[in-house]
Order: sequence, then C-alpha cells, then structure tokens
Amino acid sequence: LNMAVQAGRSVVFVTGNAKKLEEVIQILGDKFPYKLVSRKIDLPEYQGEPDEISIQKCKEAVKQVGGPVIVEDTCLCFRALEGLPGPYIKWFLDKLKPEGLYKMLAGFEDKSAWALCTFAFCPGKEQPVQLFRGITEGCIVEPRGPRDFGWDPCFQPDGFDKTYAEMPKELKNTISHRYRALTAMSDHFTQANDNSTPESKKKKHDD
Ligand SMILES: O=c1nc[nH]c2c1ncn2[C@H]1C[C@H](O)[C@@H](COP(=O)(O)OP(=O)(O)OP(=O)(O)O)O1
Ligand SMILES: [Mg+2]
Repeated sequence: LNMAVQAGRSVVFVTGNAKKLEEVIQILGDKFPYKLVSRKIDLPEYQGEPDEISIQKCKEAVKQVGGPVIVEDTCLCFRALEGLPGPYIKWFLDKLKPEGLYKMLAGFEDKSAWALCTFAFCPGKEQPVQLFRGITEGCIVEPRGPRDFGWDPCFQPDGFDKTYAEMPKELKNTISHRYRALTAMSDHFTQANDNSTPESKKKKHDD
C-alpha cells in the first residue's frame, strides 16, 4: 500500500454510483494524501459475505484498471432478518423502493438495522486486497426526506430524529457508514506514509 501510493501514483476509485463518488470526494476533501481518480465501471454484484464480495469486486477492478484501485460495497442489514438484505440491498431497493423496505419489517417488532460500508484497496494484479469497514447503527422508518440517494429516506441513524435523507449532507458525512470506513482507510494511508518518528510509532503499536 505504502509503496504503491508513495511513488506519487494515483489511486482509481471504481464505482458506477455517482452519489457514492460525490460523498467520497466530500468526505475525503484534502485529508487524503494521494490523488484519487474516479472511473465509472459497473462491476458485477457478487454474492456471499460482505468481505468476500468486496475482495472479488476489488480484484475485478484491478483486472480492468491495471493499477492501484479502490472499490466500495455497501450493505443495509436488518437485525430482524439476521442481516438481510445486506449486500443484496440494491435489488431490494430497485424493486421495493424505500416504502417497501419499511414494509418488509411490518411483521417484526425490531426495526433496527445497520449500514455497513467496506472499502477495498489493491495495489495491483496478484497483490493482496486490504479492507476498511465502517458501520452506523440505526433503524428502518417510514420514508422521509429527499429521494436523491438510495435508501437514505428510510434509514434513521441512532441518536438522531432525522433520516439520512433529511440531514444536511455535512451531517450525514460525519456520522455515516461511509465516513467511518473512509476514516479507517485514510488513517491507514496517512500512518503508512508518516515515517517521521518510526520509533515512537512502533512503541505506540506495541503498547
Ligand atoms: O449511503 C447510502 N445511502 C443510501 N443508499 C446507498 C448508500 N450507499 C449505497 N447505497 C445504495 C446504492 C445501491 O442501491 C446499494 C449498494 O449497492 P452497491 O453495489 O454498493 O452500490 P452500487 O452498485 O450503486 O455502486 P458500485 O458501482 O460502487 O457497486 O445501496
Ligand atoms: Mg454495485
């Protein structure tokens, strides 16, 4: 990771989702030490556990781009449904819309849910994929707010009386699953390249 980015090369963020890209750019600002370039490719929607899906997605992106890539996969997990729809939320949302997602839980008392975002980084072909995860807990509510991004109208994060859709973007972007995953990734990149005090850093790791 360190070498791939230190050479001054850019990292390509592969996504087919313009809203995702918009948030990633807003969240990272100039906090991210490397040049992020985006590429619009609709990667396959794999099946399986979230980590495995992100790894497969990232490997396919590396194959298509031929250099360092980042991909991201987002799950919306209902506790009453043991984490489903999870990675399959895209298809549920496409068919049911936010109203239908809310109605799915009509027969359950537990409306709690969590949003999971997994960023996957790979420096090149045949190289290992690194994952960075972020989770925001909340519940599924009757849709409220603008309709411009996915299931935002029916997800209300814990500790707030607004859905993601009703919040100002700046607020969503400081508490969201995506913000948390990006912070983990950004911290990693930053630390990997901060070689100013290797001894004190090593000590910190040993503590
Ligand atoms: O913060 C979010 N707020 C509301 N909705 C969201 C969010 N983040 C992803 N979403 C939607 C997009 C897609 O319907 C599904 C995730 O599927 P996912 O495969 O990760 O996204 P995608 O196919 O649109 O883009 P990509 O090309 O990066 O895979 O949840
Ligand atoms: Mg996708």
